[in-house]
This record gives sequence, structure tokens and C-alpha cells, in this order.
Amino acid sequence: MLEIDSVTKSFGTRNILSGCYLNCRKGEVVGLLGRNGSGKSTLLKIIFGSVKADFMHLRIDEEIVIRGNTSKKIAYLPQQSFLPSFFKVRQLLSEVSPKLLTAPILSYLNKINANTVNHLSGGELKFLECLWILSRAAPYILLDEPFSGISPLQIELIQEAILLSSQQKGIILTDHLYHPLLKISERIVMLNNNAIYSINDEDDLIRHHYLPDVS
Ligand SMILES: Nc1ncnc2c1ncn2[C@@H]1O[C@H](COP(=O)(O)OP(=O)(O)OP(=O)(O)O)[C@@H](O)[C@H]1O
Repeated sequence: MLEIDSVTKSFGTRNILSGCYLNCRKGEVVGLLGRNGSGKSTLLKIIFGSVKADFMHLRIDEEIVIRGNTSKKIAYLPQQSFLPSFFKVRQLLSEVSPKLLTAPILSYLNKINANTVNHLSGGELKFLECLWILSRAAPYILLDEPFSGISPLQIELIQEAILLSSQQKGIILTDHLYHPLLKISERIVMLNNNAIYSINDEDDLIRHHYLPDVS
């Protein structure tokens, strides 16, 4: 299990996270929701180790971890593209796990004919980056907005890849496209007012001012 607790983070005088707790077991997808600026990316970066918390405890499979990214136990899809523009698409595809290459995913990939990453469309690039991250050997995967910029049919393919990957891995996923997120998440949590809350139904999303109350 990946378990992070007592996460505290401020930027200057602005408190972003106060004593947050989050966990994820192998075999589950945890959906993390929260309004813009609530601190979701910051929390994922703290777990990965690219942002330093003011305070936190991170344990992965019973071991205390100081920096997630040097532990080899966490792979992380950031919101922004991270592959070098000259990276060969063929090379990228060769590093995708065969397990994720289902017939519909292969059929989509066969239609991509760019040679290098800088010739991919925004959605194609996000799709390939997500498949590549899901293929890493790390047992825990953090996905920051994997559906953003992706068209509906390709979102279904990404959902399929995430679910396949989650058979062995623990996945923490955040996205504002909350319907696709709700569909594949075993558990939903929400960052609100610097803390994490469990979400049981859509009414909770209204109570936490994530969805408008239209009643
Ligand atoms: N390096 C930084 N320096 C100062 N403030 C920062 C820094 N990084 C993030 N913030 C602030 O921290 C808050 C949380 O940012 P974060 O990116 O974690 O939000 P988020 O929940 O992921 O938002 P979104 O849904 O819009 O992506 C924001 O108000 C942001 O401006």
C-alpha cells in the first residue's frame, strides 16, 4: 500500500495542504477530485518527490520513503507534456506494455503516423504519454489529468488501459472530467479547504462545492 499522511504545504503565506492523508492499494484506482487551485497537482508532486512538502510521512509497501521518484516505486504523469520533442514515436510504442495493447488500442495506435513526438497532436501525445507511464514497472502510478485534451472514444481507451494496469498496480488519478474518473475509480476522495474527504455520492460533490446545487 502507498500511504501518505500529515502532508503540510504552504507557498509563501498561502496554506495549500494541512495534515492530508491519502492511501492507495495495489489493485485499486483512487479518484482525486478538487476545485482549481485546491492542491491536487501539488499533492501528486509531493508524493512523486518533485515538490518538497513542509512536512509529510510517505510509506510504500511498509517502507518509509523520503522521495518517491528515487524509490522506483512510483511513476507519474504530469499535467504538462514531459517527453523530449525529438523522441521517436516508434521507440515510445516499443516501450508500451504488450498487456495494454488490446485490439481497440492497437487499432488507434496504427492510425498514428508521426515519426517524432513534436509531430503528434496534443491528444495523441497525451494518449501515448499515459500509455507509456502506465507501462512503467513501478507498482504505483499517479496520473494528473490523463483525460484532458483527449476525445471521447480515446478516453474510453485510456480508461481501459488504466483498468488493465490497475490489476497489478495502485493508481491515483485526478481529472476535471469527473464522469470518466467516477466510472473507473473504486474510491473517490476530494481535496477541499486543504484537507482530504471521502466522497460517497454526487451529493457529497455538491456539499463540497465541487458541483453546482441545481435543486
Ligand atoms: N510553485 C508554486 N509557487 C507558488 N504557488 C504555487 C506553486 N505551485 C502551485 N501553487 C499554488 O498552489 C495552489 C494549488 O495548485 P495546484 O496546481 O496543486 O492545484 P490543482 O488543484 O492541481 O489545480 P487545477 O485543477 O487547476 O490543476 C494554486 O493556488 C497555485 O497557484
